[in-house]
Amino acid sequence: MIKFGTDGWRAVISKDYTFDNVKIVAQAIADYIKEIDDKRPVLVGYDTRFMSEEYARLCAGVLVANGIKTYLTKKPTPTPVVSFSVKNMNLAGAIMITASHNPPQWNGIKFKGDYGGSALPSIIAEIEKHLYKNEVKFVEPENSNLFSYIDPDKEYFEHIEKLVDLNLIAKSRPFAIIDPMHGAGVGYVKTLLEKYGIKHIQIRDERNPYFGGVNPEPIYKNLGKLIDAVVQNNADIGLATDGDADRVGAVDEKGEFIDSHRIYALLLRHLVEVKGLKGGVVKTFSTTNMVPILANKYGLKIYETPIGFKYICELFLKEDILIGGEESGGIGIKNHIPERDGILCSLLLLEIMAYYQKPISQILDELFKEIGYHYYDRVDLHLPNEIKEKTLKIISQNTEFAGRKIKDIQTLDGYKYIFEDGSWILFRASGTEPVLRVYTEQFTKDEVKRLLDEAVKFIEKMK
Ligand SMILES: O=P(O)(O)OC[C@H]1O[C@H](O)[C@H](O)[C@@H](O)[C@@H]1O
Repeated sequence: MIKFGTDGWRAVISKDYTFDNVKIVAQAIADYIKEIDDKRPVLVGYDTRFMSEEYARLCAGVLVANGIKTYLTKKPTPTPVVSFSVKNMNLAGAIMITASHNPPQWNGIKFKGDYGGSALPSIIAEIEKHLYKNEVKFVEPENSNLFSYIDPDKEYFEHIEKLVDLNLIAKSRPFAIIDPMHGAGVGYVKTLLEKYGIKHIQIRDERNPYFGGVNPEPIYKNLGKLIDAVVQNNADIGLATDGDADRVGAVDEKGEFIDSHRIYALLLRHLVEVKGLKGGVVKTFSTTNMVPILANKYGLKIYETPIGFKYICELFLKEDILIGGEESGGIGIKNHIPERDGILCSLLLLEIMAYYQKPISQILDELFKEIGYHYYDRVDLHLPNEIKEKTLKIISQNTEFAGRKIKDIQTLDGYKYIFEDGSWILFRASGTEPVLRVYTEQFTKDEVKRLLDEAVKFIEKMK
């Protein structure tokens, strides 16, 4: 049974992610587009996963068989480039073949709306309604005059050059290690650094459907190679993007991981204090308290949403939003698309270093001195569904946890305990992977570790 999750449909290759099911989803998307009577073309893009180009071709074949003019990217292309192209080329939408950061055996389909961002919950509901309704139509795309290949990179790069001061970065002469984690981001940050003569080394840039044995998610446990490369080469920063390059992760000049919360806080401060921009600030339920602290300081309106960039995207479309981001490393910025962009965020981190002319660890330390030290980590626990449900039920009734009094339990998405000092721990079932996530933000590293250890012990007892 095909079911859309936090972001589109994801499934294990061969098990449920089969040619037939990919075509069924593509047919539902084609039916949705025909129903809203959108005569504009659709773009299909894909990442570097196993056979992604073939699944993309199948989707293109279904779209043209349904009379929809279709473009297919010539090579693996990041999600933000696909989303940007939808808006830039005034298309009806895009299909992106990707399972983003999931393990190698997964693939997926994301749908992007004509505004250039994640399909809103209402669009997903419409597409889901069309699943299995009509018989799948298919023609070999190359045989249809509605079909053509495109390379949308040039226009994307031109746009990014307007958003980032690459000349300022070049003048500050940084040395960056770029890590696309074998994903669709290969060559993107690199192209711009090369153009401006900025010193860099790109690692993990060959196609490897196994992603070298780690998931292409730019979090600490998967960035060992980047950390080593930064330290061995005495680089100033390491910049990683996930499997489809909409997320960002970073490593400082000492080889310390900089998580998404810290990146978000740095970007928010930079956009307001240095670039002089204003607008609403959006964070998901699992994102750092540093964001509201900064937003309050600048007098900016703060919005909190459930997990999923689609909720942030919705706000970008309705309100004047400066920045929206999430724990998973997806951050979107004003004057671009209502979409996360790991390439843009990587370049903005270089711009921040160039502006302050200081090591990134020092810039971060100064920020912490201003708004308080914040530490964060997450564990993902593989649990059978019954245990997951049982755990969440018991979690919802606790009044104390790990010897600390719970001041409030918030339930926007999962169960979040707010402790008396404002720090928190969140228990939530993932919508993209069969795991229970436990996230916490505390004022010391030790307390983060202690709480996560306690959470694991607590959940172990449910088994
Ligand atoms: O925690 P999950 O439900 O697995 O979601 C984690 C992430 O999955 C996808 O990448 C979504 O696009 C993100 O918006 C979300 O943050």
